[in-house]
Formats: sequence, structure tokens, C-alpha cells
Amino acid sequence: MSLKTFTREEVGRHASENDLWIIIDSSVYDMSRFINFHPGGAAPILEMAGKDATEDFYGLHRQEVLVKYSKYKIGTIANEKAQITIRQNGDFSKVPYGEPSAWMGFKSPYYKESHYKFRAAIRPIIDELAEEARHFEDTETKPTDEFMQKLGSYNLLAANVGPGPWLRNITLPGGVTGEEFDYFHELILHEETARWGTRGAGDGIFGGMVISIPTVLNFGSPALKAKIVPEVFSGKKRICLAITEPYAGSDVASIRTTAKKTADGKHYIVNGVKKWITGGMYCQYADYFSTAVQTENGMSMLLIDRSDDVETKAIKTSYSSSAGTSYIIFENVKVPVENLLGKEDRGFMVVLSNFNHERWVMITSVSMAARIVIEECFKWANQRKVFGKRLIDQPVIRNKLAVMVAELESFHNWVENITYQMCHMGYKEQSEKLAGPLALCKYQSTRMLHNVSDSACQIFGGRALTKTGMGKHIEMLQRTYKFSAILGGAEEIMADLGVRQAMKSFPAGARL
Ligand code: HEM
Repeated sequence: MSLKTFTREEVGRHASENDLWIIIDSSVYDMSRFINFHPGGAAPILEMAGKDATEDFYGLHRQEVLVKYSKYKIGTIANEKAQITIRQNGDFSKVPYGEPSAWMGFKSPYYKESHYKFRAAIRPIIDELAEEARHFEDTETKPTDEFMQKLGSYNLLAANVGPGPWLRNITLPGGVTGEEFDYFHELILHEETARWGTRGAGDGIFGGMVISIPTVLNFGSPALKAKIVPEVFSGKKRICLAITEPYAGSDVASIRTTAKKTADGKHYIVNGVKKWITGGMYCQYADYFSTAVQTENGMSMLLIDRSDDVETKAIKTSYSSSAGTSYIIFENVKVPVENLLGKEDRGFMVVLSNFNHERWVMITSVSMAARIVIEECFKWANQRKVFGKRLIDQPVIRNKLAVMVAELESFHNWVENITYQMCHMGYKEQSEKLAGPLALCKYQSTRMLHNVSDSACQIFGGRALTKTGMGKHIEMLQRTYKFSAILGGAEEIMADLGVRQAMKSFPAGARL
């Protein structure tokens, strides 16, 4: 439908209940058919009949409401230009601190042209998938096979696991080859998907896989890898990591699930239960379980296929069930010995080997979660008026923003520094030198997020407490940030590990 132009006087003549027009940012909307369906009731719209409702509208709605209801737009005001930018897929933020500094016109020693190309290419892809991801989050449903396969078709599932031989001979968005893909590309990918603001669905889509497939990539037999890796990276099959139990969370050595060898030595028989397993839920949600078990002389890792002897039950958590968080019961599950990951009784190595990467992935997402919320706070503080002033005109609000930005940016600089080390250290050197800093950085990530969430709630007031509307991202963060503070190593354990690691290189002769 072609849009007409009107004068403000013309709009003013449509001010009755049955013929009701309003102006929002120089666009004209005919509300006559919508007024009785308006979620905010008829009265507020009637009050604005025939008038410019821009300021009131943006005090009460997010701009996506206008996009969703664009069918009511009938024209624009002659000789006027829209003042408010409606975000389009692929757009970069111009709000201060809305993007990492290298994307806001600042110089960076870390990023090369291919990193800029990569972010520019994946931003619209990730934006296009955002609505679907939010749908899984809101409806607490399983991320669909089609969705997973779309990610797989861009090679973005494999890229989530980082640089490695699994990226050989493939090309990623932006023309980035698997060979040149490094941890800064990976950092960008985690940040971009964190922009969905779907804490539960994000774990359902990536989390379970990112922490479990490395056990197969690095410790599976060639036959196991050849079968499972392509299935998982194309999005056709799903895998999760089954370690924690009702008896043992961070204390991996205390797990009680057993794997006993059959007399002919060809199988293990697995019995036990697992709890808090991300992505383990739903019939056919996880097809494979990379599982910690007690074998004769220690702990081992086994890849277990879904079968009738594996039962998965949903655990309701404070984030969306689309994460697939589950309780798993293994009852006399027969597993071929070929499914052993690494050596028997040496499962600790397998589990420990991925901890650094897992923690770093979590850190990168936390950084973007804070950034999104800070951007929301800047926007809200600029548009929300109370006692005749914008919130941003109150020093107390500016102070809160200052603290949030300072905490995020100093933290983000640490993340980039650690990422640089990862790019320039081999696996052994990373294991020796980075376990401590990564643990401390993870600890700091959620202390920072705790503070950002707290300040954002105070800035948004009641709107921070509702799942829809202006403060929905703030509500999501304050409800879910504890997942990052507990999963992958609780804050206290991270802090302690960081200091213990530091003491390993404490010089014997150092004295005050
Ligand atoms: C194109 C025009 C409009 C559309 C499509 C629209 C749509 C909506 C929607 C979808 C909501 C629910 C928001 C949510 O939960 O996120 C809502 C709430 C509301 N709307 Fe509108 N609206 C429009 C214009 C207006 C105008 C002009 C006013 C009056 C100034 C108004 C006042 C309200 C109020 C008071 C609420 C409740 C807000 C709350 O719960 O905090 N709306 N509107």
C-alpha cells in the first residue's frame, strides 16, 4: 500500500473513537480498528486522538511494537523527517558503549580486517534468527531442528567450538577461512549470539554442545569422530555433557554413576543419575551424552547413545526450559567399549581439558549481556521523563551508568587481553598459564554482571520486574545472571583457583 502524506491539521480532524489517528515520529497511524484491542486499554489512546503521541509512546513501548503493528501506519506528515532510528537487521549501535570499542571508532591492537568482515557478515544472520530464538526462550520450547540446521549451514555450530582441525577446508561468513579463524573470531561469534538476550535458549542451542563435543573431538576414536562430529556440526544431532549429579556438582571426583565391564570385555553397563544437564532434555533433544562414570580404578568418560534405557526428565529452572536442563537416569545402559573417550580411569584429563575454553566462552557472553543492558539503560535514561526531567538529567542515574560502564569496559579489556594470549599460546602453555587468570576473569565477569543487573533494575524500576515491555532485557538478566555465576565453576571456586594457581609461581625468595 502506498503511503500518503498529511498535514498535522488534517490528522487533528480524526480525533473521535471511531475515526482516530495519531502521530508517532512524523508517521501517521489509524488506531480506529485497534483501539479496542490495545493492550494498554482504549483510554490512553483516546487521550492522544489527533495528536502527536511520540513522547508518550516511547515512554511506554519498545520500538519493536511499531514494527509489529506497522499495518496501522497510513502515511507520514508532509515535509517532516523521522527523528527516531528504527533498528534494522545488521545495524550497529551508535549508543555510547553499545558495541565493543573497536566497533565504535576506537583503535585496537587485536582485530584484523577479517574480524571486522566476520562481525559485519554474521550480525545480519544472527539478527534474522533472533525472533525465532526469542520464541524458543519465551515459549520454553526446544530449539527446532530447522533452526539448528540453519546455524549448521553457515558453519556457525563448528565455529562455536573455536579454532581447530574441524574447521579445515571450510569457509565462514565474511569469507573467513577455517584456517584463519582464531579466538577473536570466536569471541565475536559468542558476543553476537549473546545479543539475542536469550539466556536459556542460548544454552539449549550452543551451551550443551560447546562443552561436550570437545570430548569427542579431542578424545574420541577416529571412527566415533567420523560418525558424530558431522552430525552435530550440521545441526542434525545434539550432544550434551553429563557430569554433575545430585551428590556432586563442582566436586567431580565424588560422582557415583558406575560403568562395569561385561565378562566378554566388549561393553560397559552404566547405572546412575545425572542432574543439571544442559541440553539433555526432551525425547530426541540430546542424541548423545558425554558422560562421567566410575570405572574400576577411577573416573572415565563414555559417549552414550540415547536408548530406552536412558530416561531424561525436565528440571524446571529460573531460566527458560528451552535450555533443556534435565535429570538423567541411566539404567543398565549397554555401551560399547569403543565409546570410551580417552583412556579408562583417566577421565579427569578429558573433563579438565575443556574447562579453560568453557569458562572463556561464558565470559565472552557475559560481557555482551552486560553491554546490551547498559545500552538499554542509556536509551531509557535518555527517553524516560520523571518530575519534568529525563532520568539522565539526574546525577544519581549518571553515576550508576558511570560505574556500569567502567566495570564493563575494564572487564572487557581483560577478556581481550586473555583472548590475545590464547591466540599466541599452544595448548600446553595455555593450560599452564591461563587457568588462573581465566578463573579470576570468570569470577570477575559475574561480580560485574551482578552490579550491572542491580543498577539496571534500579534505573528501570517496576519495568525491570516484568517479562514483557520496556524492561524485558533487564528482567531477563536479573533472573538469569546467576547461571553464569554457578555453571562452569562457581564464583567462590573460581576465585580460589585463581589465587592457588598464582601461588604456584610465587617466587620462593619474595619477602616484604
Ligand atoms: C501504533 C500505536 C500503538 C500500538 C501498536 C500500541 C501497542 C501496545 C502494546 C503491544 C502494548 C503492550 C506492551 C508490552 O507489554 O510490551 C501497549 C501497552 C500500552 N500502551 Fe500502547 N500502543 C500504541 C499507542 C499507544 C499510545 C499512543 C498510548 C498513549 C500514550 C499507548 C499507551 C499504552 C499504555 C499505557 C500501555 C501499557 C504499558 C504498560 O503496561 O506499562 N499506546 N501498547
